[in-house]
Parts: sequence; structure tokens; C-alpha cells
Amino acid sequence: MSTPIFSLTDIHFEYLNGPKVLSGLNFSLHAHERIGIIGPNGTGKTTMAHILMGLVKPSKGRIHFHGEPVSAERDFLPLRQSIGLLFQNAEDQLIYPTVLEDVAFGPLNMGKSSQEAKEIALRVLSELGLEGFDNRITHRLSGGEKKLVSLAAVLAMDPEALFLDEPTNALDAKTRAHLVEILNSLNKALVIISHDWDFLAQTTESIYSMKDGKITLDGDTQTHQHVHAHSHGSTPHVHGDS
Ligand SMILES: Nc1ncnc2c1ncn2[C@@H]1O[C@H](COP(=O)(O)OP(=O)(O)OP(=O)(O)O)[C@@H](O)[C@H]1O
Repeated sequence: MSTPIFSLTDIHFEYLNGPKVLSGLNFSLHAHERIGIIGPNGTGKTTMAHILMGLVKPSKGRIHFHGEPVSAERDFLPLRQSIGLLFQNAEDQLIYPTVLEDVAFGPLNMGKSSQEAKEIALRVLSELGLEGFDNRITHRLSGGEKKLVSLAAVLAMDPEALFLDEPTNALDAKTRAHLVEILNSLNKALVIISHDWDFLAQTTESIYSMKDGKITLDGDTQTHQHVHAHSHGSTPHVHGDS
């Protein structure tokens, strides 16, 4: 099989004075894969996303990006530009006073001129149906609007993969349906953490469950439920669940 975009191998993690969260987690994402992750509250799904992005350090384990080991802070910079993390809380993503500044931040940070960054931001906002939002005050947006603006900020960096942490939180049915359309129109590898099984069935091809600090991709039916939704929107078919 081809080299994955990223892989997490035998990741262990526990918070200081907190629970042991991950114990031997393995996970990888290849180009064009669309994977959903489902699992009870507090099983470590968000922690896994933060470990991948270098926001918290695992106590043990290896991270690879296109086959290269990632450990020092500088190694994470290209990874963070290529894998767009949509934070569970939009407030963690949106830090500027206006929507335009928030969405233009990524391209500016990647070396685009302010004019180019502005054009990219306006184009992405328009693609997400957010025309006219550029001068809105970010902290006054509704929860659903913040979520879409966060997604715009991630897409403005044109990442090769998206890692979305509970993207349907705060979305009404219409916006949720809009998000399904947006995600299905993107030609990008993606991982979506969600409690919303129907949403995952509509947007991903495989759904894995996280349990006991692990996701095992190959055949461990004790900890791993592998589901193929043969086409987006079809009823998921469960494999390997004993
Ligand atoms: N900074 C922290 N310090 C101590 N414990 C933490 C910290 N952040 C998270 N935890 C704990 O670690 C565990 C895993 O949290 P995490 O947010 O990764 O779970 P999750 O699977 O994403 O949950 P949910 O589905 O509720 O979003 C939880 O028990 C949580 O309370």
C-alpha cells in the first residue's frame, strides 16, 4: 500500500493528574481516504487529533507525515499546513476580530501577500455560501456560523487532508445538510470525529470506533468496528464486528 499522509503508531498518552487516555493507538490516513471515528465521550478522540497536530506530546509512540518521523516542533509546521484541523470549539480556531482576518490568517501565514490572502478568503467564504460575512465580527456570529467560518479558515490553507472534530455540533438541520454537500464536493482525504452516525455515513467511507484507548485498523474485532458505506449516503455495512 502507498505511504500514508500521516500515521500514528503505538501512541500512549495520559494527562498530568488525569486519566490514561490512549494506550497503544494505531491510526493512519491515506490519500483519498474518508474515515469517520465514533466513540463514547472521553475516549480520547480529541486528544488523538491534538497529538497528531503536535499540540500535546504523547508519552510514547511515533508520528509520521508522508513517511517521515515527526517529533520536534519544527517538524510539525509542514504537517499543520497540510492537515487542516477543525477544532471542536470554534472559539479555539477563530481568534481575530473579523471573519476576513480569521480566514485570511492561514494563507498569510503560508507566505501569500495580503491581497492574495484576501482573495483566497473571499473565494472560500463564497464557496461555503458565506458571501458578505467578511466584515462580520467573529465573536458575534451564531454557533453554526462560527463553525462554517472555522471550516473556511481551514479550507483557505488548501490542506491535502482535513481532520474535523465534531463538525456538526451547533448545526441546525439545514446547515448540517449544507456541510454534507460541502464535504462531499471536496476531493480531499478526511477524518471526521462525530457522534452523529448518519452524518458519518453520508460523508465517509469507513467508520471506526474508538474504545479502551485504541483504534485498530486491521482485524481486531475486540476494539474495532469497521464499516463501509459503499457510496456517500448509503446505509453503512458493518464488517468485522463480532
Ligand atoms: N487538559 C486535560 N487535563 C486533564 N484531563 C483531560 C484534559 N483534556 C481532556 N482530558 C480528559 O481526557 C479524556 C479524553 O478527552 P477527549 O476530549 O480526548 O475525549 P473525546 O473522546 O474527544 O470526548 P468527547 O466525545 O466528549 O468530545 C477525558 O476523560 C477528558 O476529561
